[in-house]
Amino acid sequence: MSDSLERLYLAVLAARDLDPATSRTARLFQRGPSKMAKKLAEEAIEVVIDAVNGDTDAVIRESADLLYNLTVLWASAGVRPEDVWREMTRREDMLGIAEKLPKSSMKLPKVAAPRGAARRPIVALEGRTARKRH
Ligand SMILES: N=c1c2ncn([C@@H]3O[C@H](COP(=O)(O)OP(=O)(O)OP(=O)(O)O)[C@@H](O)[C@H]3O)c2ncn1[C@@H]1O[C@H](COP(=O)(O)O)[C@@H](O)[C@H]1O
Repeated sequence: MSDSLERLYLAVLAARDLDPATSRTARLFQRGPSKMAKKLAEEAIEVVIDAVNGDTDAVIRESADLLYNLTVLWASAGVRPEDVWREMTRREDMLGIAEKLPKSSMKLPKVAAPRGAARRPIVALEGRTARKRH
């Protein structure tokens, strides 16, 4: 998937300076980050609505629109796909798929390890600030 996103990101960069009358991407750049953010939010809501309605095909279509609008916003914000992949790898290396602590308490829920499986040590995240520490 990252290859597709990287190709799309390069296409978005290439379209940025095209004629806004014929290029949606150029039009989004002309209208600026707030319009990009609005479109991204709209697409996210469309994905949510289609998922709740169980419309799998629509979720696929709207997810592609969401990822397009996300790459446009990345380009506008000076974020490259590899910046995001690096952060995802950092989190995976640090804690596997980092779990957020339940807000209610720092106690971790008692989860019975699968029979015979060696328990993976669960490292408590203090909360959102833990992610920010570089
Ligand atoms: N990957 C995409 C892509 N995905 C979705 N979209 C457009 O984004 C819109 C998202 O759906 P919306 O319902 O929000 O759009 P809409 O209903 O037309 O309403 P408005 O956005 O006009 O308000 C659709 O109209 C899609 O055509 C895309 N437009 C362009 N690209 C790629 O971006 C590159 C540059 O293309 P241009 O922007 O056409 O130069 C090319 O590689 C394109 O393939």
